Amino acid sequence: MSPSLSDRRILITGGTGSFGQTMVARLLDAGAGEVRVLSRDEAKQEALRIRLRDDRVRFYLGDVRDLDSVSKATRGTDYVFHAAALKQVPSCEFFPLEAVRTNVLGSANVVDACERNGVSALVYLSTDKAVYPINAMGMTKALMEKVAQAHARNNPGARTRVCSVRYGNVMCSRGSVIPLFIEQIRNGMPLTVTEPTMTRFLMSLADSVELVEHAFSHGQPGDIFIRKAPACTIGDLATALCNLFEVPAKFDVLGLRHGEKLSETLASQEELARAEDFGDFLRVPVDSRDLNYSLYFEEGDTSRDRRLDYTSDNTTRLTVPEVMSLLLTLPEIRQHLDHESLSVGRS
Ligand SMILES: O=c1ccn([C@@H]2O[C@H](COP(=O)(O)OP(=O)(O)O[C@H]3O[C@H](CO)[C@@H](O)[C@H](O)[C@H]3O)[C@@H](O)[C@H]2O)c(=O)[nH]1
Repeated sequence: MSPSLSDRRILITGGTGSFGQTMVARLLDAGAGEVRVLSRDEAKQEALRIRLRDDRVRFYLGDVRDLDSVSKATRGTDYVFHAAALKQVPSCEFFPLEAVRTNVLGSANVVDACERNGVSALVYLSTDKAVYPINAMGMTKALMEKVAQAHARNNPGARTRVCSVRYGNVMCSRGSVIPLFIEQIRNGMPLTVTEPTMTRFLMSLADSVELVEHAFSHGQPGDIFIRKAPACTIGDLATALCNLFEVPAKFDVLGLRHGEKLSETLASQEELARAEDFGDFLRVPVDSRDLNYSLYFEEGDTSRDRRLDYTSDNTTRLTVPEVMSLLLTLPEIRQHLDHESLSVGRS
């Protein structure tokens, strides 16, 4: 990962989450001088402290909603990765203002604290749900991306270079559907499938970290980096897991949850028209025209592009055997399967 990390101080907000923990380990391996974790839950911090046992890791209790706590954690750092967020679609539907406080105002606090403290690079973690958002989680993440872009556009001499990354569902992340389905399989229950034809992008935790590293190394102020990914239907995902665990595929079809879409969009056609293609990644630069309306009138955007949005319906669609192969590449799935075969061996 460049720029160089040796002897650098890096802060990860939400550092005890699935992404955060992976990133902490990567940064330590890459020779970071100090890795700070800012999060709200002292028990999760203690568990991570015990697991890592590395005195380069420092823990800050606090909340991104509180500028003072972000400011203290940010002081003296070189780089910040902002992963703290309210991420569950259904709960944000019931408490949208909580999502505004954490995902929008909290993210604004993070960029303010970085700018005040002279942090040189900041990466915001966003989601496909921020494109054409229909739920509070996606809407607040879309606004978070706008906060990053506005910071870049309004502050040409900014001390902090801020960019965002956007990706789809991370397989096996905490609280997501794959661990839930595995739990149901273990308990001999039918899988609670919301809608079998619904599609989602599939990404590994390692892919998400790689995208963040790419943004960190190559991002210009206000850029959004998007990870391309294959997708599958939730029915095929559930079938693939049942096949791997060698149980019959039995589903309880529940119907869509609050705020859910049948498919997700990673990049809109307007963004694709401006995007630069890096193979596995897309870079969408900020629209840097200024707020001078007379100029807009004379210099509006006349480019036309009729390409389609990039969605979980029109990306590469994985079949059940392909989903099984992909799942088998994940350490979490292999651990579960090893554990399963050990228990069968014992019984
Ligand atoms: O009991 C369940 C729960 C979920 N699903 C479906 O499984 C898919 C994935 O659900 P889940 O793992 O809960 O993820 P999402 O609601 O898609 O949201 C996740 O993926 C986003 C990226 O799209 C992240 O931004 C969010 O933080 C993360 O929670 C969806 O189609 C759900 O309808 C089921 O079929 N049965």
